[in-house]
Amino acid sequence: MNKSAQILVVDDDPLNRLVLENTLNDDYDIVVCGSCEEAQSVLSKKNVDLILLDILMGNGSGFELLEKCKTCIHSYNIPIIIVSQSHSFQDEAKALELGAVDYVTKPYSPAIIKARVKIHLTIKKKNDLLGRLANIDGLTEIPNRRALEENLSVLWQQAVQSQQALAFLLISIDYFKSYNDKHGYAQGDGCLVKVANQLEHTVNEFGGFVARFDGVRFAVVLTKQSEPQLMQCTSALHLAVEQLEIPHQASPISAFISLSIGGVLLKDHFGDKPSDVYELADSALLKAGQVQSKFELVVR
Ligand SMILES: Nc1nc2c(ncn2[C@@H]2O[C@H](COP(=O)(O)OP(=O)(O)OP(=O)(O)O)[C@@H](O)[C@H]2O)c(=O)[nH]1
Repeated sequence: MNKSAQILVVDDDPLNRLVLENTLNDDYDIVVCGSCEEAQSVLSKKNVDLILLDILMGNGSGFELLEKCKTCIHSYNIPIIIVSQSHSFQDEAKALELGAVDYVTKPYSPAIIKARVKIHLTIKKKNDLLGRLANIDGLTEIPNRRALEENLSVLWQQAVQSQQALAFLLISIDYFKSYNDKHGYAQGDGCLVKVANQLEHTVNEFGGFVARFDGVRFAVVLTKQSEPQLMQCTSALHLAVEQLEIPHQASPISAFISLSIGGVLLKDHFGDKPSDVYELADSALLKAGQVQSKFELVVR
C-alpha cells in the first residue's frame, strides 16, 4: 500500500514506541527513535511530515528537541504532537508555546491519536500548498515577485558576506503592447507562458533563479558571476527565446518575439539593500531597448 506520510515517533520507552507504531503503521510510514540525538539525525536525512514526541525522556528533554525543530529552517514547519505522561498544565502550556500543535496525555485512545494525526497532516498539506501558491505566479507558474524578493535577499546577504559577485537581470519582451493589440490578449498570455518556461529552462542551466517581475518583465539572479559568464548567459537567453519562433507581426525589429535585457553585476559595491539593483537594472533595460545587442550591463 502507498503510505501517505512519514511519521517520526520519539519516545525512550520501547513499549510506547511499539504501541504508537502499531496504531499508525497501516496508514503511514513510521520511523521510531529512542532518543533526541537519534531523532535529529533522522530529521537531517529524511523528509518527515509529522512528529509524535514524548517530552519527559530520561536521556534528554523532548522540550529541547521541540525547540530545536521549531527554530530550524528545515524542520520548523513539521507539526509536532506531544504524547506525554505529564498531566501538568505548565508542561502542556510550555509545549504549545514552544510550537507543538497538540498535546495528548497517556494513557490515550489509539482512535484519538489516529484522528489527531490525520487532522494535523491535513492542515500541513494545506499550509504547504498555500506556501507554494504564495510564491508562484498564477499565469506562468514560475516563481513570483515575492519569491524573487526572498531569494534575492538571501543571495545578496551571502554575496556581501563572501564578497562574491552577484548578477541581476531584468528582461522584457519587446513591443508587447503591440503584440497584444495585434494578436489579442489571450495569445499574449500564451506567449508569456512560453517565454517564461523557456527562460526558466535556460536560467536553470546556468544555475540561476528566475521569476516574473511584473507584467512582461522577468528577473534573473545569478551568483558568483564574471562578465564573460554573464554575457554567455544573456546570449543564451536571447537565443532560447528567438528559437521559440513566436510570430510578432507588429514588431518593427523582428519577425518573432524578442527580448531586451538590462543587467547589473555587483562586484565591489553591493549597495545598501538588495532592492537597490531594481533601479539600476531598470535604467539598463531602458538603454538595452535602444541598442542592437539588446543588452546593457552596469558593473558596480
Ligand atoms: N497578455 C498579457 N499582457 C500583459 C500582461 N501583463 C502586462 N501586459 C501588457 O504588456 C504590455 C507591456 O507594454 P509596455 O511595457 O508598456 O511596452 P511595450 O509595448 O513592450 O514597449 P517597449 O517597452 O517599447 O518594448 C502592456 O500593454 C500590458 O497591458 C499579461 O499578464 N498578459
